[in-house]
Amino acid sequence: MELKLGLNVELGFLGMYCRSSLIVLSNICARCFCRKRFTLTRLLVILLIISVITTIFSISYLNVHLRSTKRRKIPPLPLSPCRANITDMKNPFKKISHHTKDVLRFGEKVLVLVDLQFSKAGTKIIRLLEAVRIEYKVVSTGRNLPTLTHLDEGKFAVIIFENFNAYINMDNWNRQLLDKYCLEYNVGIIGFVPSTTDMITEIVPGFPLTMEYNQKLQDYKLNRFSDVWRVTKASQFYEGRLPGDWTVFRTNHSTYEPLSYSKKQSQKFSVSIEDDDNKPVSPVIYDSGKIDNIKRILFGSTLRFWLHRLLLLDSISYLSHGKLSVSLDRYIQIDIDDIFVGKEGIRMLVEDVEALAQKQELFQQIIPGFHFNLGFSGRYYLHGSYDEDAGDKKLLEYRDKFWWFGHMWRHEQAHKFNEEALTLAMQQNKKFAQENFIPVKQNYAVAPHHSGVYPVHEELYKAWRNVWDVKVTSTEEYPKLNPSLRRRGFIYKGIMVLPRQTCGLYTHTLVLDDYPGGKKGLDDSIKGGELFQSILYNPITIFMTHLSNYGNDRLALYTFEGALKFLKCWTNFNLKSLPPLQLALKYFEMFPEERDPIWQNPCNYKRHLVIWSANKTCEKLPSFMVVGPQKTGTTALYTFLAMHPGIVSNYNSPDTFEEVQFFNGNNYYKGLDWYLEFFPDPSNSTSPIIFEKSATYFDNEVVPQRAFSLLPKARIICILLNPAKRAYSWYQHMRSHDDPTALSYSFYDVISASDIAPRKLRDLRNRCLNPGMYAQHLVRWLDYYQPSQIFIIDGEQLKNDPINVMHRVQRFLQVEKYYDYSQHLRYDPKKGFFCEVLSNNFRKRKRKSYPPMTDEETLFLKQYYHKYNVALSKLFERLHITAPSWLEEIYEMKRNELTTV
Ligand SMILES: Nc1ncnc2c1ncn2[C@@H]1O[C@H](COP(=O)(O)OS(=O)(=O)O)[C@@H](OP(=O)(O)O)[C@H]1O
Repeated sequence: MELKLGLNVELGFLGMYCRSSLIVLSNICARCFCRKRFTLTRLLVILLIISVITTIFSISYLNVHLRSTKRRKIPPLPLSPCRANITDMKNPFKKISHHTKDVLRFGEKVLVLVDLQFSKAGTKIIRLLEAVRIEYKVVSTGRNLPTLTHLDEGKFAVIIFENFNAYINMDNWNRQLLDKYCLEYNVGIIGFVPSTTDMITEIVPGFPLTMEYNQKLQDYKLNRFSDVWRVTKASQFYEGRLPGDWTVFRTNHSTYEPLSYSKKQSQKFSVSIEDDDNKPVSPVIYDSGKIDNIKRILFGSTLRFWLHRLLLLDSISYLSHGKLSVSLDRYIQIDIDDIFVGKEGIRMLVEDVEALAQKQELFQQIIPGFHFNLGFSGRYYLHGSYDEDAGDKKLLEYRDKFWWFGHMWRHEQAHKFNEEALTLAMQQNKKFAQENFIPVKQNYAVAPHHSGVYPVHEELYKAWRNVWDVKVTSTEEYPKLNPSLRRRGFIYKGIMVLPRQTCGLYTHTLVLDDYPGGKKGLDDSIKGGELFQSILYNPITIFMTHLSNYGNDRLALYTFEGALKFLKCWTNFNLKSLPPLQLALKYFEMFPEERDPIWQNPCNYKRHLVIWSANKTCEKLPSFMVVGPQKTGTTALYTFLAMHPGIVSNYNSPDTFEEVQFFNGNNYYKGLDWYLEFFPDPSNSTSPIIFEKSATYFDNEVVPQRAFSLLPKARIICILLNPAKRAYSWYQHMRSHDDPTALSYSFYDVISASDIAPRKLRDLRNRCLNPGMYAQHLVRWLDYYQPSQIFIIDGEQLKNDPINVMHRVQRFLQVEKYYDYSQHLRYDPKKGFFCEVLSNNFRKRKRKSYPPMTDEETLFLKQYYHKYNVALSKLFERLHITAPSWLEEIYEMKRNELTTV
């Protein structure tokens, strides 16, 4: 909704310029006439000045005038993109499902094999998979294949080769492994054959297939008899040159079926599959597996040709037996933001409003139930020229034809105001709506200038709920503006935030010539380009437009009419519409995994920083965290760190004491502002090193990802104590906190509880034992953080030699001023711990006394944790980390094994 007021700025500037020129001119004239000798030369100078000023004025005026009258009398006529005879379908009633019983045998991932990790062609494939939310694993072809199975299930539903030659040239071992996997699980292969070779033709080794490289093609038609098509409507015909160089396939073997036909640019005939004499070439071919029982689809070019994106989606669906099929439903919402916000000269006239209503009727034939969704700020109603005000009135006359939603009273950025000011502004806008009988019933709102939704401005959410009972909004900013295809939704405090897309039109795109690349640029976006892909990849798309796109050249009407017709021509999508609230419910029903927000650091992204409240600061965010696990001495470490004059800890929580526990559990839904409250303002503190400690973070599945999103540069400290000791200490902790289950069962009962034991007992067992599976939790942290960001403390050493530990911690944290802990920590024989000398703030906890573990319990846990400890020792070896002393026994065993061998 960024308002580009170029025209008005120009007019203002011109006015100022003329005024000051006239003042200068009148001064000169006054001086000349006052003088006694009024010479011819002076007269000439004056005339010259006048003519220069007049010329500048005329040029500028004409420029401005031309700009405002560039509008066409008849706005551009809609595209007519369909070339096919719709009756030309093989079977219009064909069921478009690829489902077979084989779907049950493999998972939902795609394995993508690339030549180089960030190759252009591979990146395009990966972006497409991400856009349609298909999980994938990328592996370089030079390496060994990843594990393909897990227990009895195949891991991958489809295998994609960025370069099919890598498959052909694979070493025997890997090739046999892959083919065996494909055979066993009935999984297909997709291969792209780039024209990057000097060769002209090549017979594919082991296949009755010839490839012709470096072909220039034109015109493209699909084999409408193929079963591969699902989203693609195969009756279409693409006319024109195809981009780039192509590989085409020749074969006489019946295992192959061409999926598309084209012709070389040198060939004269029109593309027709019936035409045997003038055989067209095949740029995409399907191998039905008659030779080796493996199905393959080969593409003779990259995804540069837009239609291949559609074909790739269908190929993935077909070869995965329908496991990875995108939905055929496409919901579309078109918002017109700021319906009254626009300077004189660019607003809507009566005929524009009529055209809007007429097109809405046309769109309703394509998308049943469709309504334009109009956003208003009442302050700007009737703020145009006489004719434009008539347009505003017409909008209100047609009020019941459209859906309406509120912005604010003025076109202001929400993050600059507090709840009270926002509430007042919304109430004023609501009053305007009531006085003008605007039917606002959609529980939907949009924040002007993209501000306040993400990064979250609490006050906006509160005011929305209070004034309008808003339940749905949309934004382009989550998680980031770009890449647009990765925009996602989330729910915050009961408000569902949906991703929003731009259609390429902004407030300043008034006429066709303003569009980057002019008419061709816009048509390309509609016909397979960015706009088309937005709808292709997103089952639910909310588009942002502005009033200026409906006045002037009515570019939005041109754009959407073209896009909808193009979709109808080329796809089998069912275009649908729902009111915003139902649409949002549908969205989170489709993508429940998006419900939880992911908070990022607004300071790491310029766009977010400028729409974050000025009184908030990310300087407060911690630069390191002690993440646990529980019962390993985290409180002691927290206390020792807080003693350091250069380190500042989080404030205490009334519920969880020295722990914030933000990234796990429900506190995360309280938002970033809530978290920031736990840290001192850096301006009031002498040290910039802030940290927090929450022992519950270490083994929680969602924490590493959440922590990394907000604190990607943070350092992470973990304390690892012998997991058996830790489990026992935790059990005793639960007993001392009167946990009824812990009080009812012995430690042995808990740790040896079977899977058919009572639910409460099983839960307690899991909570007791799971944190001690250190390797698997650490690996999750390492998925996000670099090994150099993670510091492991040996829990035994922390207990016995904290001075040395604190020395190493300081080095790891690179604290500026070294603090000599030997002067401040003393061993307290009564407590059995090192404590702060003259400590006031170390919680006066006595060492809890409880009996030692029984031999039975010790043996059980030794065996239980053995494989996890082996995994941990391997992980440490791989990361070159010195293992904690209690892991020595594993190394000892290994050494013994080696000596025995
Ligand atoms: N100074 C010092 N140095 C090293 N270790 C110490 C120290 N003080 C306490 N402890 C041990 O810490 C155990 C409590 O661990 P946590 O503080 O991580 O517990 S909690 O998760 O925060 O509840 C606690 O375990 P239990 O004695 O089994 O309760 C202590 O053994």
